[in-house]
Amino acid sequence: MTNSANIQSAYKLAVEQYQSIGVDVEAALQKMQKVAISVHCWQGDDVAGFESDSGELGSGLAVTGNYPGRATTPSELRSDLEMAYSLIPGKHRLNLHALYGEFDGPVDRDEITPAHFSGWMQWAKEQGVSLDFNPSFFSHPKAADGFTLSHHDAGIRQFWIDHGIASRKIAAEMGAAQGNACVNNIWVPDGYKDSPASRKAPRQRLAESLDTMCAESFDTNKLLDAVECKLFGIGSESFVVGSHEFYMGYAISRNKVLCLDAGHFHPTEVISDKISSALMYVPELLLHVSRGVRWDSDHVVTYSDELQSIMQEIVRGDYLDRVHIGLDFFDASINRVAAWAIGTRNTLKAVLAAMLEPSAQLQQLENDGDYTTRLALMEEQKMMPLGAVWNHYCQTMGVPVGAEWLEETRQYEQTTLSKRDSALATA
Ligand SMILES: C[C@H](O)[C@H](O)[C@@H](O)C(=O)CO
Ligand SMILES: [Mn+2]
Repeated sequence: MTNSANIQSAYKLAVEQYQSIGVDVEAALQKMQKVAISVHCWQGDDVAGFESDSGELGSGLAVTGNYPGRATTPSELRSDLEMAYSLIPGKHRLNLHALYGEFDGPVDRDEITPAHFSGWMQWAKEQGVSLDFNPSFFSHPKAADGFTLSHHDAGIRQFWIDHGIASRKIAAEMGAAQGNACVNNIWVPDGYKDSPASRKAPRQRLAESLDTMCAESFDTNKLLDAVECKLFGIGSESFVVGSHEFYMGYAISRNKVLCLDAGHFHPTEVISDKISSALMYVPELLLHVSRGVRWDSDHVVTYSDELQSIMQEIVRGDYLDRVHIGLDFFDASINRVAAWAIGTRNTLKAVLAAMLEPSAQLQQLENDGDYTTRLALMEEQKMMPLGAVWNHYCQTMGVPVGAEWLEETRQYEQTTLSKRDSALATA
């Protein structure tokens, strides 16, 4: 158990140290409380969802690992989410996929309605959590050949357009109920394993389908459409219809939110450098903070240089009200509640670190051409006592300090998660 007096005395010293470089820690902690991370539901059950006839995960998505205790019902997933939120400082959001509706019996993707998500909306209201949404254009027989909205068959395209229309209606209802915009993120797996004969035709079909799907306009205080680009996927190694150029152009020309996923570019390409460029032209960004290892492997977010750079770009550019910070990783090889806690806590640490930087001073040095001092102070910044401020923030927000969250997760594993597999085994 971390000694509370030690936390406070370390915090006091840290405040003085940050003050000495002109940083107001209390002001940063006030701003932190407004940062709501959109936590993705699909880490909790390996992107399975609750459809009665749910298919195998496919369409370029893959989860590895079989850690026991996976949630298999809405109440189990909600229980795990409540546990995870109790370990994370601040009030956050939940990012739901259409797969996670509460369906009594088979309901096809083009038949889903807000009623299938009323349980989630009620739960979210009770938890003080706002919802974001995603149509699910994968893991379905009509996505089996790797195409959906850009499929050459008009009937299949129409099915997925209808799914997208239904999803926008659900997202708009969520936004209306919660009093803030529900971000409805559109990602389709469409692409070819090998070299295509035409890149043009599927891209024309995708643009046309998206326009048809998004024809109904909604108040942007209720619904924000986002479009997510990707470089390649499993089975679409040679060509993805919804590339970065495609969706950058689509978002600019249709005034949509652009979604940048940290795992969706070349291994040496980073999204931190794209944020200020994209926000010159698109209204807002959605980020899928993730970690690709070798490829878009959706590893749990760690406290990496790129994670820090992403949050520095958002804070330095004063973009917090134009960037929706979502997470996208799914690791089934570790405790799934721990995965949420690690990834979300790390993301918040990086936001806090960016808020504790003397950005104005660094930018002045840059304007003065004093790159020596700029570099020197950026390096010294790395040794500032961020941990003491983070521990204080966790303590004041009523969540476990340091690694104490892990002990609570282990207890939850003992009392709850471990019972699931034995129950399943005897079922
Ligand atoms: C489940 C998500 O929609 C999915 O991960 C998507 O966001 C993506 O990144 C696909 O590679
Ligand atoms: Mn993503």
